[in-house]
Amino acid sequence: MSDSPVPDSSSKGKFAGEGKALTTQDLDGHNLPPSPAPSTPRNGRKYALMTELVYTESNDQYNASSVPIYQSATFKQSSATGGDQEYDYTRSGNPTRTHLERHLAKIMNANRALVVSSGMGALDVITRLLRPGDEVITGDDLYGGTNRLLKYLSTHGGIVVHHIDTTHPETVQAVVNSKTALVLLETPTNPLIKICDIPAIATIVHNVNPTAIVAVDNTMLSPMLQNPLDLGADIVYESGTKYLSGHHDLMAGVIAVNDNAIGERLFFTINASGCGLSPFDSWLLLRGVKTLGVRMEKQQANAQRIAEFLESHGFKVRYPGLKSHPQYDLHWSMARGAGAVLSFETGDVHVSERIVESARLWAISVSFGCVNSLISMPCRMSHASIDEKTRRERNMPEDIIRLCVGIEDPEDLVDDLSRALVQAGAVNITPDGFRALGAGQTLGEDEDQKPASTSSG
Ligand SMILES: Cc1ncc(COP(=O)(O)O)c(C=O)c1O
Ligand SMILES: N[C@@H](CCSC[C@H](N)C(=O)O)C(=O)O
Repeated sequence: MSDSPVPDSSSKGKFAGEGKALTTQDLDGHNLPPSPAPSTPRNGRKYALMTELVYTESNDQYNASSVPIYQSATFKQSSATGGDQEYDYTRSGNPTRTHLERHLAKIMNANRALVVSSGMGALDVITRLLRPGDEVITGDDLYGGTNRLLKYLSTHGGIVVHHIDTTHPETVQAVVNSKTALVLLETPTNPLIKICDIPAIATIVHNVNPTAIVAVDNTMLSPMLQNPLDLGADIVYESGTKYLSGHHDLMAGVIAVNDNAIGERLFFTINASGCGLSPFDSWLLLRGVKTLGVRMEKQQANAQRIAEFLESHGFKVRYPGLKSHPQYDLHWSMARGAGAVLSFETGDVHVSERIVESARLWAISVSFGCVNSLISMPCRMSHASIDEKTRRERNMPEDIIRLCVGIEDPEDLVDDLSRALVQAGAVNITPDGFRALGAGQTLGEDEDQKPASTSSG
């Protein structure tokens, strides 16, 4: 079994179980998406990832099966100098949080993981590595909150931010220089589901500037499906609010690194600023992570079903589980699954609004990665903080609908979506069923194939 991220044909038909073959169909009999490249257990792992998710070693005095919540702000010390005890104050460290961090480091193939109060908190901690005059290179399709924080840093923090089309490594090559301190990638991007070549970009960046940090936001896939540190990234971070926790009952952010010096600098900021995850939320996240594998398996199979359903009815669907995705091969060279977020267009913003508002089972909500399915219009919701002019410059379709697929029965999801499409007037009814209005356009035919222009700010 190779350690290479590139899947070989023998890995097809397996889920992200590091070499453990699973069936090619889910429990509902639907075909699972193409499969993961197994990798050798490492970084302290004894077992396959599915097993490691649930397997935690605890040194609890009562051998509690569930790691206890140490709901204490401070800890009694044995002497005035504190002695050699591990904990003095929860902002600096807490046993429940430490347990979660060690568990996540194992799962993320990292030497160290740190947990903070939200995904944006994680990015904030990472950007505190920057100094005025530093340059950041990032994508032109990014989560709205990420764009907002970077805009703030460029306006008030003396940081130069280049938004470029990071789906083309040569555009990174053209911009990277000795002032580049951070290259920030999402792959797949939220919400246009574009793919960035992490190994190619990391090589380009480190060749030009070995001190530049390549950070990957892995929120859209989770460590179950992609390990950016194994692909050349220096930092991986995620919103734990999404797949890792899986139930929309907490906010959290995770940062993982292999370089201990970077880890220490990140920990300094977390302790100094006080954004470490609370003991209770650490416990909740630990609980959520245990079911990440089974949730992801089901969510992914459902997402594939929905993506195929929409595409077969003529909609332009963005999902890396579909062969029509223009970067399908690149995605599968890095990832072990397609995730459960997809987007599609209708060609008419009012039709899209009507679809979203006609759905019943699909809740109108931001966020994703949860057990229940969500529907949203990114330009009006998750990405509304990006102004309309910038959205236009970055080719973000106003009518785009994002679907975040949960673990429900897939036929209920299809039925509800079909009803919403018909009710919204998004389809032509034909003797054979229905077809999207304005059908016929495929992803490969549009602007996604061309590098977009560079913009700063
Ligand atoms: C891709 C991505 N990264 C980061 C975040 C920020 O995470 P949080 O909401 O936990 O702050 C989000 C969503 O909020 C996201 O979609
Ligand atoms: N009002 C919030 C919107 C959060 S969007 C959450 C998530 N990342 C998503 O993509 O749905 C804000 O302005 O940050």
